[in-house]
Amino acid sequence: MRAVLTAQGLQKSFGAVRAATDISLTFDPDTVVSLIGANGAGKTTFLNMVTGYLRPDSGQILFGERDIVGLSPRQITKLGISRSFQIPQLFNSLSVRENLLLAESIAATDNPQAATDEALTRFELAPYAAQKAGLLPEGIRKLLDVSMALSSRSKLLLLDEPTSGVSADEKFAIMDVVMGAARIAGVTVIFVEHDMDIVARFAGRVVAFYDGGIIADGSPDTVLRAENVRRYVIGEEIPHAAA
Ligand SMILES: Nc1ncnc2c1ncn2[C@@H]1O[C@H](COP(=O)(O)OP(=O)(O)OP(=O)(O)O)[C@@H](O)[C@H]1O
Repeated sequence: MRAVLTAQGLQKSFGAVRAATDISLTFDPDTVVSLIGANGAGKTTFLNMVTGYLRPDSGQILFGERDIVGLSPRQITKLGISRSFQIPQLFNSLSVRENLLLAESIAATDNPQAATDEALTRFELAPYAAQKAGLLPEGIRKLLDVSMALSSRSKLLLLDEPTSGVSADEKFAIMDVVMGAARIAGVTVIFVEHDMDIVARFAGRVVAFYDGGIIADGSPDTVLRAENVRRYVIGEEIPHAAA
């Protein structure tokens, strides 16, 4: 199976801060991978390097077989990597339908009207179609943001904290819709998440970051139980073993 994305030996420093220290990761097609880690661990830096917002100091990023280091965010989106941000990037004065139409038009979809109708249905946004994006509840704004990211018919979808700012009782419903749509679209999903219940429920694989490096990588069951993850990511008080 050919990897969708391969990062090899990525390094990135900001002055004395080492935000990525030799990150090597491979992502297979049709997988859902969660990136976890405390604040400042390097998760967003990784997403920023993959999407062209940051250039690694060294290392290689292959999308399929193409090296994408040095390409602009726009070029990378065109190749098939799309992204949603922690704070949804919406046109607040436009309606939900108009936001989607714009995204479909920018993505040069053959029939933007039909694609918009399909997205409204798939993301359960039809009841909000005429509402201005700026007036929507946060959970619906997140759904609209992801639906716009998917308009570019991407192969890889990166989500930065898709449930942040969403109320606890809405989180699972939002993720159900997002993951259902991602499955139908056949995209690989990498999502950054701080809520471990969401990680355990939706990720097939979990990568734990700490201090710019990776401290665990595997099934949610294994990673979320690992002692260093419980200590450094989840923040549990674990007594050190006696020497
Ligand atoms: N543009 C920047 N300039 C300077 N330092 C930066 C920059 N971007 C990130 N950093 C630093 O790099 C380190 C990693 O940050 P990063 O945002 O990748 O962490 P994170 O795991 O995404 O954290 P969070 O969960 O808070 O979003 C932090 O120490 C951060 O302060």
